This record gives sequence, structure tokens and C-alpha cells, in this order.
Amino acid sequence: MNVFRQLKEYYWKEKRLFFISIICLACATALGLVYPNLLRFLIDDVIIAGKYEMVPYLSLLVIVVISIKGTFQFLHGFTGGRLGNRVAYNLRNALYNKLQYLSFQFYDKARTGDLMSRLTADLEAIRHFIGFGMAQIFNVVLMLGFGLAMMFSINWKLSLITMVTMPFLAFTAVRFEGKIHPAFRSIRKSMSDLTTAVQENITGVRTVKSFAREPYEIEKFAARSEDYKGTNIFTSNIWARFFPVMELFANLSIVILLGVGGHFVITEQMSVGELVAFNSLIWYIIGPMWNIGVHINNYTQSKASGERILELLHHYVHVKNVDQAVKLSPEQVKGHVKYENVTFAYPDNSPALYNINLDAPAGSVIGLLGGTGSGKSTFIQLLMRAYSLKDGAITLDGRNINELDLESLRRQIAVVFQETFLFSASIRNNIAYGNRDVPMEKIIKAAQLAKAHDFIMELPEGYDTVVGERGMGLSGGQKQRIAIARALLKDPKILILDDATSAVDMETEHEIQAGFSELMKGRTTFIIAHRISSLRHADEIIVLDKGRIVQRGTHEELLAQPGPYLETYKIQYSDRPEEAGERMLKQRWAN
Ligand SMILES: Nc1ncnc2c1ncn2[C@@H]1O[C@H](COP(=O)(O)OP(=O)(O)OP(=O)(O)O)[C@@H](O)[C@H]1O
Repeated sequence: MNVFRQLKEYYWKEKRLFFISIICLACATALGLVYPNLLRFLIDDVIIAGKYEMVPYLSLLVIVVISIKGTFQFLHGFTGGRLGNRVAYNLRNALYNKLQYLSFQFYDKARTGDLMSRLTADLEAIRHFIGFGMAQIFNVVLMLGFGLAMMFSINWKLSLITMVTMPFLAFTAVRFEGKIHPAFRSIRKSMSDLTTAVQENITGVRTVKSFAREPYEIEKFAARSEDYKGTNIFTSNIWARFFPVMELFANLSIVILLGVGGHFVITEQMSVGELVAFNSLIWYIIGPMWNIGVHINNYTQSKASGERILELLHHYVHVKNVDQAVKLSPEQVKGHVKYENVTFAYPDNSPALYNINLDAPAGSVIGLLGGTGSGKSTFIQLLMRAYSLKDGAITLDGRNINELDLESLRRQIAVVFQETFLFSASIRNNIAYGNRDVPMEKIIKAAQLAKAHDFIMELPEGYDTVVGERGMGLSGGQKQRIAIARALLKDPKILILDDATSAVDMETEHEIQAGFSELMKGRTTFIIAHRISSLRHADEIIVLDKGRIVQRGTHEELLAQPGPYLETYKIQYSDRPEEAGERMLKQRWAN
């Protein structure tokens, strides 16, 4: 129960519902005992005694009992349903909140499917167990207790004899659950493989079609579908095998009851009414016995689900605010960024950055150039406090960013990533992202600066056009321009362009950059780019190689010295010899 103790804060506030639900179920269960007694009374004291005038009253009483029992059952279902859903609601929100604040380090390893199943299937198991499962287990104890007490009070000898088959029934039920549980698990796995195949096929439909791999996909799906069919048939075989056995044990106890009970009636050790009452009591007991395995399974499953949910809820948040973190107010931020002896390694990896020093005065433009894996993205992610920095310091306007309130720090920074993520919402909402009160003029202005306005206006519904999941239906360059508009609208003090213009052609890049020069005014800008054309106007260009700064200076300074920058320049401008030649000549004259 440790898991449920830890989850207490989510369900204990609903304890009123919990107790009402359990009390209602207990009352309904207790009323179930009225039938056998009414039957006994009807046979022994009304029919045999010939008091037929009492039959209508008894019938009326049965109707009253049924109605009251039904009302209690309704209340149990009503309160249990509310309880389960409220607990699931509390947990779902807590989990989602936690997911929002878990750091990059967590998401580096997280698997989407796993997180989704925690938020859906695991939560569902908890909802069902807390709403109904717990009460059902309690009810099993009550039913067995009430039923056995009544049976023993009628005839203890007959009770003992008919109970002989019950342990076998319980044992078979538990064994059945032991077999059916893994079978259900394999159905779920099989189902998940099947849906993954469909999902991947739909997401990657362009790749499938361009490689003409439809037959391969059909074959892959057919194999998984076959597996799904197989696991389902296997499961129904288990049902088919176990149910007759359980039925047999249940009916065996009825046979024993009829044989031995009949003998007791003949020898006048008990009345006919008592025998009939006994018969209905035995069914009252068989029900919970039959379901004992299901309840055990519900409990273990929801416990496992609870563990998975708690694991997420208690997951360590690597980057968080220190006590008395300083909240930045946008008007006061200037944007002076400094890196002082920054060395950083990802967990279990050798350092991605070594001893980085940089002084980026407010409003300056810093260019970052380097090969794949040289540490450019890491460089800027540290500025956002995506990971916590232990070696060296990064300061903003002279204050260590570790002391700053995380949210207020990130509000000062806007990043345009290499890969643009668009939400399945209107273009307007994608640009405004989470900012409901932005006037339309501001959105249009940002889009114009990002050179997105014209193509947006050509779309069927302009700014209200809803883009598909991940921006389907837009070209890479168009998506990127929307992302740039989104960053512009944020009006940040620090702008980071992480290979932001990689998906647009040279001409558009040029156009966007013309917009950038206006936009960059008054903002400290970091530009990561592979194209020298994107960096040439930077105040300082840093060339990274394997996490170290190997060259730094302005475009002109770097062209004047041998090194990777000049090499890259030569490669990129080799197809435009006149420009490169002109550049070299100018350089020579300058010298
Ligand atoms: N989340 C991560 N976990 C572990 N190692 C990482 C992670 N991200 C990057 N690395 C490693 O850190 C090093 C620097 O990576 P980084 O992404 O900063 O390079 P980059 O210069 O931005 O590369 P690219 O131009 O390909 O995006 C690489 O060796 C990379 O494998």
C-alpha cells in the first residue's frame, strides 16, 4: 500500500466521496442478504403455513428492497465514478505540470510513447482502482463475511460440506488470472506495435512513397496484424479452458448442497425454506470467489501504474530556481552576456565545451561557426539554462544566470531553432504562441519582418489558416519564417538564431537578414550558421572545434588569417570566384 500512501494527497481530499461510495456499496451488499431470508420466510412461514394473503405484502417488500438496493448501487456508481475521475483529474494535471518543468536532461532520454502511456493507460488503471477497485475488494470481504455468517447460522454442517469446493474455485480463479494477465499484456503490446506501424506509416508516408516501399509496409503491418490476431485467439483459448472448470466447481457445490441439503430436509434437520435460502446464499458467495483473481489483478496493475506515475511525479528537476532567485524585469535588462571559463559536459560524456570565454556587450552580434558536434547548440543552450552549469559562469548584465528566476530569464531570450515546431493551430496562434492579447497589427508586423506575411496572405484563410500537425502543408522555409516571426513578437533582449535560415534559399536568407538587421538593433544576438554569408556582419565570430574556440574575430580579421574560417569561406565561395577574388584583392589592398 506504500504506493497508495504516496498518492494519498491526490485522493484523500476526495475522502468524502470515497466513504459515501463504500458505505453505499456495503448497504447494497447487506440488502442482498434480505432475498435469501425473504425466500425462507415465503416458503416456511407463508406457503407451507398456508398464509397466502401475505404474498402480496411480501412481493411489495421485495420491490421496496430492490428499489433501495438499486438506489444504493446507483449512489455507489455515481460517487465512485466521481471519485475516480476527480483523482485522475488531480493526477493528470499534476503529471502535466511536472512534465512542463522537467528539464532538457530528462527529455534527452524520455520516450514519447512511454510518457503518453503513463498519462493515459496508467492513469486509467488508477482511476478505475480508486473509483471502484478498492471498494470492490472491501466488498468481497463483506460478502464473504456476511454470507458465511448467515450460512453458518442456518446450518453449520451443511455450510462446511458445501464449502469444500470453494478453495478449488478460488485457486482456479487465481490461476486463471495468472494466465490471463500476461495474455492481456501481450494483447496490449501487440496492439501498441500495430498502432505504431500505422502511426509511423502515416507520419512517414512521403518516405514510404518516395522509396516505393508500400509492399514492405503492407507486409510489416500484416505480420503485426497476424500477431495481434494470434494473441487474441490465445487469450480466448484461456477463457475457453478455465471457465468450464470454474463453472464446474461452482456447480459442484450446488450439487453437494442439493444432495446433502435434500437429505437434511428429508431427515428434518432443516426446513425447505432454509435449503432454498442456502441455495441463494451459495451464489452470493460464488460471485466474489469467481472474481477474486480479477481483484488481485486490478490491485497489482494499479499498484504498478501508481509506481510509474510516482516515478514521474518525483523525478528530479535538474534545473530550477535557487532560493530567492532574482526576477528580471524586462525594462531593466540590457543584454550584456559574459561567458567566464565555461566548461560543460553532458552526463556520462566527455566535455562538449572547454574553457569558453566571451564578452558580448548589449546589442552586439555574435556569430558561431563550427562543424557538426562542435558544441554550437550547447553553447547557446547553456545561456537558456537548459542544463545546469557547474564549471565556470555565464552572466547577464553582471549577474550569474544561475541566480536568476528561470522563467524571467527565458522570457528575455527568443530562439529560432534549426527545426521549427509548429502546433496544429492557426498561423496567427502559432506566431502569438500563448500570448492571447497580442493585437493583430503586431502579429502582421512580426510576420512582415520575417518575410512571412506575403505567403501567409496567399493561404486560403490567411492568418486563420490552421496548419497541420508539425506544420504539415508548409515548406521548411515557410515554417522557419513563422518561427522567426514568433521570436520577433516576443521582443526579446537576447535573440538566438540556431541555424535559423538553413531551410531557406540564399535569396530569402538575404531578405530575412535585411529584416534581421533592423530587428537586431538593441538586442544581443547569437547566430549559429553554416553559411558564412549569415555571419559576416557579426561583431565577433567564434569558430568552434570539438568544444574549443579555435578562432575568433570579425569576418575581415578571420579572412586575413589561415584557419578553418578561411577554409570554409573558400569552399563556400568557390563557385563564385569573382566575389572571392574581389574579396582577396580588397584584403590585399587593405594590408
Ligand atoms: N543532449 C545531449 N546529451 C548528450 N550529448 C549531447 C547532447 N547534445 C549534444 N551532445 C553532444 O555534445 C557535443 C556537441 O553537440 P552540439 O549539439 O552542441 O553540436 P553542434 O555544433 O550544435 O552540432 P550541429 O551543428 O550538428 O547541430 C556532441 O558531441 C554531441 O554528441
